[in-house]
Amino acid sequence: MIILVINSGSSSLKYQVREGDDVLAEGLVERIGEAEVPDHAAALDRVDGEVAAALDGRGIDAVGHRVVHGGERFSEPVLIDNEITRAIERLNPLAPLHNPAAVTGIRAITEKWPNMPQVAVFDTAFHRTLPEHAWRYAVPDELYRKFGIRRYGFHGTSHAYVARGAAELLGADSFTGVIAHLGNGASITAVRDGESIDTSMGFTPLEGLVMGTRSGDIDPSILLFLLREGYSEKDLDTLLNRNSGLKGLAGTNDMRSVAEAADAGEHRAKLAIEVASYRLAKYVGGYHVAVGGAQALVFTAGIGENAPNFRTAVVSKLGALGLELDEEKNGERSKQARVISTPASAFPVLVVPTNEEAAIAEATAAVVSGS
Ligand SMILES: Nc1ncnc2c1ncn2[C@@H]1O[C@H](COP(=O)(O)OP(=O)(O)O)[C@@H](O)[C@H]1O
Ligand SMILES: CC(=O)OP(=O)(O)O
Ligand SMILES: [Mg+2]
Repeated sequence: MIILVINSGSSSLKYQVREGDDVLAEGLVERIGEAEVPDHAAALDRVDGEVAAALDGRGIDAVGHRVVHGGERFSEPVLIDNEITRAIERLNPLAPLHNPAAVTGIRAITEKWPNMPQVAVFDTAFHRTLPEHAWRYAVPDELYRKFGIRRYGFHGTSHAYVARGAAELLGADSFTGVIAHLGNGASITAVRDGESIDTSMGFTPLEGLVMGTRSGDIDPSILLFLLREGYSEKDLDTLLNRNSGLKGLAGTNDMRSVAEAADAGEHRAKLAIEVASYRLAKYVGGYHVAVGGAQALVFTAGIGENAPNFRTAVVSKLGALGLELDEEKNGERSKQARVISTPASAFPVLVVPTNEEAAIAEATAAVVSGS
């Protein structure tokens, strides 16, 4: 079965055409919204051309979409129809950087290929196992009943895929431990016996760790204070979702540039790494407790897989847990799942590359073939 996987971001569209484990084509359309690529429909026209060239006459059998927010309704991948698309659209306000783009992608495919089976794979689905004490905020119950205000959690497709990879690497039946997905967005998940039991992103993908452009945890009173100072709702959204995190502290959201600037001795870049790694280390300690003792700490995604200095900054703050990196293994460039701690480490530290596209393609094929 040939599957087109679409990962629609706020200003980019990543795609892969897969047949099982084979990647037949892949690409990235960036800067959607600017003159050359005015919208997601234009981006898909580009993808269509590239895909047709790669497939050489063969057709796509199904399309799998990454959908970031599935609310409380979606606990597994679903075949998309108009009603499902509208349900996803109703969740747009809860993932303003992500869901609207997915909806546009779904509609653009429907227009282009009306009979194409399309499947939505939700970031939130893996976290549907969170116990109520983990997903509740300490606010009046009415807010949950009226608005669905609760912790949902994101990056679930990645956390689930990496949990399986970690169990495999450890030779365990299922994984119990802590997974740090550190990309542009970043989140950490406590996994017990293969199930998510806590996670750092909440009602929206803004809570938790320091991210590329997002603040993660802050005192909510800061918002009230800024509102009183004359900031609009839109100003606050832009401030916290687009201009904070590494970008707010160091001036750029790209960890490669932050790391270079830190190496060159720039204070604000060093500070950004300290703030981000300190926050992450505290979460690791908390989630080690949540899972009742981790089997392993796992790093994944762009930063987790490729930034050894950031991993060192995190693990060096976890001496109290008895963690110790093998700096030679940590520094190796590899695309393989591997152990990067010393034998003396209280539990292993792993790097397990994520692959959201492979997981989405697999889920899409399963839904379409009805298995
Ligand atoms: N070699 C590297 N060293 C340090 N950081 C890296 C490296 N490669 C990628 N990154 C960082 O990974 C992040 C992007 O991660 P990625 O998982 O691709 O994000 P997303 O899928 O959310 O766009 C960026 O901050 C980027 O700088
Ligand atoms: C949910 C989320 O933050 O996704 P991304 O990391 O792709 O922005
Ligand atoms: Mg990502």
